[in-house]
Amino acid sequence: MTRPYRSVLYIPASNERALEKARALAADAIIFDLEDAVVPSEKEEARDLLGRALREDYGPRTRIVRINSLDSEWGEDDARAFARTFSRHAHALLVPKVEGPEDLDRVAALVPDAPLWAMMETPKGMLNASAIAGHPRLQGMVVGTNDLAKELNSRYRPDRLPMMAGIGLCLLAARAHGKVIVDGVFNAFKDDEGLRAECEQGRDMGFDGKTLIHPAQLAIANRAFAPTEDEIKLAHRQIEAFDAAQRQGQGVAVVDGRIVENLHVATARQTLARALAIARLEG
Ligand SMILES: CC(C)(COP(=O)(O)OP(=O)(O)OC[C@H]1O[C@@H](n2cnc3c(N)ncnc32)[C@H](O)[C@@H]1OP(=O)(O)O)[C@@H](O)C(=O)NCCC(=O)NCCSC(=O)C[C@H](O)C(=O)O
Ligand SMILES: [Mg+2]
Repeated sequence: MTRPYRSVLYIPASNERALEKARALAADAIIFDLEDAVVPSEKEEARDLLGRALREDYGPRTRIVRINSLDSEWGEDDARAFARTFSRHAHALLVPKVEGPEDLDRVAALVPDAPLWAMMETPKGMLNASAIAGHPRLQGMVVGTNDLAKELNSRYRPDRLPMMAGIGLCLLAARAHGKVIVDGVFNAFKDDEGLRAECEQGRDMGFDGKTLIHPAQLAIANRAFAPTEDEIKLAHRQIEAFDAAQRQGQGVAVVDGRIVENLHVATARQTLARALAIARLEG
C-alpha cells in the first residue's frame, strides 16, 4: 500500500458546499458519491457538478468516484462520463453492490484504464469475495455495512457480531490478493466514543482505514489507523535487535520478552512504511 487510507470521506456529488469544503479537509481519500447519497431527481445534475468540481485542486487526497449500478438508468452514463472526463482528475472508480467478478468486467469494458474499487455490501458479493478481490483491475474494497445490515435483516450491535462472517471473508480475500480494504461507515456522526470504538475494532481486524460520512469523524479515524509513537519505536527496536542477532548468526531476537523473527521484522517495516506515507501526505 503506497497511499494511506485511514479516512475515506463520502461526499454527495450533489452537495456543492461539501464538494468545496472537502478540498481543505484532512481526509486521506474522498469518495465522490453519485449513488445512494444522491436522490434520483438530482442524478444528472450531480454528474455535471462533479465534472466541474473534479477540475479543482483536491491536493494529495485520493479521489474515488462511486457510480450508480449499471443496472440502474444512470450507471452506464456515469461510467462513460468517468471514462471521458472524470478519469483525468480521479484516481479510481468505485462500483456499488458488486456480486461477482463479472460486475467488474462490465464496468471495465466501459472504462478501459482506471483502477476499480468494489463495494462489498451484499451476502452474494461477500460469498464471492475471493473471486472479486482477484480481479486484475481491482485495487481496493469498501465494506458497505448499511446495505449489508439491510440484506441480512440484522440489528445494530456495537460489536457488529451479525456482520463478522461477511466482513471476515472480505478481509481474507483482500489480503490474499494484496488489495486495499476499508471498513464501513459509522452512522451516528455525533457519537465520538462510538466511532472511536468502531475504528479501534476495525484497526484490530486489519482494515487499512474507515469510510466516513461527516468531517467531524476525520480526526478520530486518522488517529486510530495511524501507527502510534509506541508502535513506531517498537518497530525500530525490533529491526535493530533482529539485525544484531543476524550478525551473530542467529535467526531470532528477543525484545521486551517476546521473540522477533523475520516475519515480525516484515510487519515492523510495514509499520514504518505506513508512518512515512502518512508523514508525506501531511507534508
Ligand atoms: C450526514 C449529513 C447529511 C449531515 O450534514 P449537515 O447537516 O450539513 O451537517 P453539518 O451541518 O454538521 O455540517 C457541517 C459542515 O460540514 C459540511 N459537510 C457535512 N458533511 C460533509 C461531507 N460528507 N463532506 C464534506 N463536507 C461535509 C457541511 O457542508 C457543513 O459545512 P459548512 O457550511 O462550512 O459549515 C452529511 O454529513 C452528509 O450528507 N454526509 C454524507 C452522507 C453520504 O454520503 N451517504 C452515502 C454514503 S454512506 C453508505 O451508504 C455506504 C455504503 O454504501 C453502505 O451501504 O454502507
Ligand atoms: Mg451501500
